[in-house]
Amino acid sequence: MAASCSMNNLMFSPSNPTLSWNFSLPTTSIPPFRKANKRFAVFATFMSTKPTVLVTEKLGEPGLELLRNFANVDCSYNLSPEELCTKISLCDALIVRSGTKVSREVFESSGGRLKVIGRAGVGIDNVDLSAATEHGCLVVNAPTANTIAAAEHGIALLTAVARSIAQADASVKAGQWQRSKYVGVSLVGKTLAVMGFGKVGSEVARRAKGLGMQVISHDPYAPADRARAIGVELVSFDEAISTADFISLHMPLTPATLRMFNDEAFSKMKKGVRIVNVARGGVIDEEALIRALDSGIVAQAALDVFTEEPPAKDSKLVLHEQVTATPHLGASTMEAQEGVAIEIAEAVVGALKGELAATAVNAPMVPAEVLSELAPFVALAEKLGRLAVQLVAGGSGVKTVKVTYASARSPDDLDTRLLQAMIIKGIIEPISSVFVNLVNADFTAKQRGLRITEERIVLDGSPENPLESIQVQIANVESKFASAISDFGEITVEGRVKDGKPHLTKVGSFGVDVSLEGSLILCRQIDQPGIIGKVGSLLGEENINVNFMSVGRNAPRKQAVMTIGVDEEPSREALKRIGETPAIEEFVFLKL
Ligand SMILES: NC(=O)c1ccc[n+]([C@@H]2O[C@H](COP(=O)([O-])OP(=O)(O)OC[C@H]3O[C@@H](n4cnc5c(N)ncnc54)[C@H](O)[C@@H]3O)[C@@H](O)[C@H]2O)c1
Ligand SMILES: O=C(O)[C@H](O)COP(=O)(O)O
Repeated sequence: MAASCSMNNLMFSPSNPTLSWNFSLPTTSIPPFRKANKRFAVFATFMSTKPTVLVTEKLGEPGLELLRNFANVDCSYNLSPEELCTKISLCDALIVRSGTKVSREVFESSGGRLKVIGRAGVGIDNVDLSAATEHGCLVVNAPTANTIAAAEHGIALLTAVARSIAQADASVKAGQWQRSKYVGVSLVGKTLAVMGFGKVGSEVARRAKGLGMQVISHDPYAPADRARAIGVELVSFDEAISTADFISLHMPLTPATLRMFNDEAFSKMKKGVRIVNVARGGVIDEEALIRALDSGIVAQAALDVFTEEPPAKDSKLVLHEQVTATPHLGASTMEAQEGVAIEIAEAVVGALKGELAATAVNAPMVPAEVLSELAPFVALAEKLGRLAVQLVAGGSGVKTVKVTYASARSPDDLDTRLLQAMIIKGIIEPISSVFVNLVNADFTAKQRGLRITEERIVLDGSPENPLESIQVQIANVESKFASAISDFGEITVEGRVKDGKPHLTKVGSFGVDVSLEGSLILCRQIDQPGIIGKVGSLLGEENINVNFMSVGRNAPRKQAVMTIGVDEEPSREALKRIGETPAIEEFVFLKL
């Protein structure tokens, strides 16, 4: 329950409702003097002494200057993990880039003093977020200042692979003059598939259009009008990879994108395609890429990022003749590093002063009383958001979300900001590299063109419970599970809290009842005897534990929706067998 952990760590100060950060440390790690005063306001510590900020990787001078005006700054680069753990107990904040592993040991070694981690860039895969949260440490990043630099590096690599720049350079330096070996290909008129149409992807697309390329993009969650505005067509994954002469990767690394460029994907590509990756190494199955390069499917690849950084010295991929490699340089321009340094220094100083950080990645804030009452609904809200977005069919941009709260409380007596933030988190996180919390939810939703409207249904009865139900609807999209579309045309999921646990109680217009734990399989079937048993035994044969099962139907022997909670992720084969079960008309597997 990462969400509830993080919420416990940073809260509103009831005595200071102007949204200052109050660091409340988890009981397990609170030194004795703090246990007496659990609501420990961070700025109080610094009334008389300057905080210390440790910077472990090169940070632009303007950022360092900002930091020095407020804190003692210790720039110690290339620390070993042991040295970092030793130093950290003397520091209130730590600023890193992607090269410093901020592991659980770092937080444990800090003795509770470390309050803020600043990531001078976007990706925080090098920071152990759960450990940060458990230790009451706020993590902030700088998500926008290096977008252009990454896009420009993508374009640099695109032109490099078109003209074999790296290979030709190496050959000249080796004393050769091989003009006929390095005849390149032109970019003008060629098709570029931009995979992931977010901040970096859209800037790459804009620039490639300027080079005369035809640009298509695959991004299941990007609004088509934003793409259309710069002359880019959004297409399916298969269409993008099978029609492109060049493919440039710009999606985040998520469970869904992990190794999505694998043998199967490479086999669908045009022979001689050229691939650029300035996103994250993990989106490519690197062994499969070597096979595709060896077979000539991929003529060349330019890689700025790798599954392991730095890659092994004898890495077959890096040493491959048709691979151009750069050492994670996407964000490394003078301008981007200056921007990132200022952005992160401001965020860290602000957080140390107790101000709200718009780029906080692990810290929702709510009064403790409200939090404890809303906790199970918070989990429900996030899970409903996650379910709803996973029901969206690829190609439909998610733009309009309606949330309906049914409660016996008057609207003034129910603060839904946290719930709405958790719904936004549930919707955005599975499809993006952005981390959403109460602080940055509105900002993130607006940035992505996501419009959230809220409605209240005021029920009769006792207002003892804050809420009866939450309904999340996504409008103007198609669903990969048609039964999730309600009679009014929106993807609809509704849930309640039962015995303190979140339950899904409605999908489309079908009433269901399933505890939201593990993962879910939704099936639409013709209601008839034996189907539940068939699917149940099929899952049993695959050694998949069913934790809950419910069937919702509008009338006997007509269509019904079966909801199955499973502890393990079914294999492709198991899912295929479910789909082939007679009377099952459609099904979908959803991760919670
Ligand atoms: N090499 C570098 O130095 C460098 C610099 C900056 C960013 N990055 C990386 O670049 C990537 C993009 O960064 P950004 O700032 O543009 O992020 P972003 O969140 O703005 O954009 C990511 C986009 O990917 C889309 N997406 C999600 N799942 C997808 C899928 N399965 N298929 C296709 N698209 C999908 C999202 O809808 C979103 O539009 C991230 O991985 C980031 O870490 C690398
Ligand atoms: O996530 C990022 O911002 C980029 O990958 C850049 O990483 P860097 O700050 O280590 O250059």
